[in-house]
Amino acid sequence: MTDHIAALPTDRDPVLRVMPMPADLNPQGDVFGGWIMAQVDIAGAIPAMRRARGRVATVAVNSFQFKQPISVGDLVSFYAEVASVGRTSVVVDVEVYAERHPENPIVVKVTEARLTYVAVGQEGVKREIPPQP
Ligand SMILES: CC(=O)SCCNC(=O)CCNC(=O)[C@H](O)C(C)(C)COP(=O)(O)OP(=O)(O)OC[C@H]1O[C@@H](n2cnc3c(N)ncnc32)[C@H](O)[C@@H]1OP(=O)(O)O
Repeated sequence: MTDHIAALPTDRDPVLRVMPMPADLNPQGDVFGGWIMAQVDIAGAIPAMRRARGRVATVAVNSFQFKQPISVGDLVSFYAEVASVGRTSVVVDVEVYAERHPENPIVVKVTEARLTYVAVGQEGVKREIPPQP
């Protein structure tokens, strides 16, 4: 199965786009997995907060797959969508793509993840997800 695609998705917009810096590399010279996980958590929280209409806390990383490495100089785009909504929780799917080699560009899907966020109030106590407006 190839993860190389011709272009970024055109049916949705990324919630986050960032270029990793040399400080984000592991000793092998690829981007550190923890950096990717942090960005995925931030990206997933964006649609979760919009759906919950307020603060959320990450309660679980349900799945996380590093499919291809990310290198310094790659432009990394995070696409995040609500997969399901519970009483107090929102499940979000995140897909991550890297645009490599601007002189001869290719797009590679590098990571897929599913995370669960819980709507919380000011005291950090869970609250119900409000109905869709
Ligand atoms: C801002 C940040 O993101 S910080 C990142 C780190 N995250 C945190 O610090 C959060 C720490 N955790 C907490 O504060 C608490 O666990 C809370 C507030 C998130 C949840 O409070 P609890 O009373 O334990 O919640 P409870 O067990 O009832 O579960 C709440 C919801 O999460 C879901 N949930 C809980 N654990 C899991 C899990 N492991 N996987 C999937 N869903 C889960 C439940 O099914 C429930 O969903 P529903 O109401 O839609 O049916």
